[in-house]
Amino acid sequence: MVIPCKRAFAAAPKALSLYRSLILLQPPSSVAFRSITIMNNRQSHTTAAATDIDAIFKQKRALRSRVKKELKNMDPTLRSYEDNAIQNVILEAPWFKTCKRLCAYISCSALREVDTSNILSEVLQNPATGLSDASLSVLSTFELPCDDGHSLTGKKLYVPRVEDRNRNMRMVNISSIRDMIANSMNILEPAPVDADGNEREDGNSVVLRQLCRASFYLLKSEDSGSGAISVQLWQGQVHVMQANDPVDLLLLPGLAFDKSGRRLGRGGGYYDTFLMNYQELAKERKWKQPLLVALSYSVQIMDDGVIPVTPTDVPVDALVTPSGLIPISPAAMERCH
Ligand SMILES: Nc1nc2c(c(=O)[nH]1)N(C=O)[C@@H](CNc1ccc(C(=O)N[C@@H](CCC(=O)O)C(=O)O)cc1)CN2
Ligand SMILES: Nc1ncnc2c1ncn2[C@@H]1O[C@H](COP(=O)(O)OP(=O)(O)OP(=O)(O)O)[C@@H](O)[C@H]1O
Repeated sequence: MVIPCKRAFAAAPKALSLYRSLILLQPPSSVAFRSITIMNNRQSHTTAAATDIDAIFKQKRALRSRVKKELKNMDPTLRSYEDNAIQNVILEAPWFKTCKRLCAYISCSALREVDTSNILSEVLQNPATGLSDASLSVLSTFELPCDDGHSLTGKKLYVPRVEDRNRNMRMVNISSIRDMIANSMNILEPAPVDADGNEREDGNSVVLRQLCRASFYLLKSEDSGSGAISVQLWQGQVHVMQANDPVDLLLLPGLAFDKSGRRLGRGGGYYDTFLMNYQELAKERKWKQPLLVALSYSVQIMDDGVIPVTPTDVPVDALVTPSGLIPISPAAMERCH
């Protein structure tokens, strides 16, 4: 087991709030003439911070290229061995067996991502009943788990769908692989209508409005019937996901990871934005936060300090590698022993 690096977890929220305040705290238009010196100081700090951030993004791009090359050169036999080993670790894990709702990516071989097909097949072959948590808790009095630890009620599976090029990604519930079509990036994702021809989207939403600081709006909408939950940032409406109940587990892709929970994605910001929105929603609804588990080939695990981080990067709770699980956060230590 790896000793957790508390620094990545302790530092991230602080850095995030500093970054947010840089974006959100704009001087009011009625600012007095006297305060111009202070404003200039603030502007020079902002410029310095922007330069630092640019340098970090450059480092991220360099690391992405390096890892992509290594993945391209990976021996196919080793890749296949690692794909199976990683998926078997997950399929055998108690935190996977007991989870009721999970988000997982549909692996793309052209992107040389860790394969998730065995996991997806397993979940889709053993679907959830569609009953709510409340009904399940009544039924659970009569329900016995199978010998292998699987719940008889199965799992609900959510997979990502990119909504636009502006970091908006939604997790959509699927019950069949027939529900998928290839998107413009050649990644399979849920079609706008399901296999039975039914629209996935829900219509009328009640809007709960929350004003966060000057000129920044976070709007949440929900439809209690369908469970559609959405978050609107600025002008664009973003559906986070359709769920009345919390997700317990997220299986994450990425290009590079380290044992303190750092994760380097493909540079779209889709996962970090989704995770931030979902975590905020879970906090508001007093839901338990889901376990964030990244799947990593051996060559994708970096030494500490190699992965550059920016304030919006969300750390993962655990890594699954071909040699097993590496729990990182206190939540992972608690759930994954
Ligand atoms: N399987 C899978 N599904 C996913 C993601 C993912 O990483 N993997 N995403 C995670 O966000 C979202 C889609 N985002 C993506 C972002 C970039 C690329 C991509 O092909 N990037 C190229 C570089 C493109 C460029 O630099 O212009 C690459 O990585 O080689 C693919 C998906 C949602 N679905
Ligand atoms: N929560 C967020 N709010 C605003 N901007 C964000 C957020 N998360 C990421 N971004 C922006 O998205 C862009 C890509 O970020 P970054 O390079 O960290 O993505 P990544 O981690 O590689 O991708 P992903 O999260 O999709 O795996 C950056 O411009 C970053 O500032």
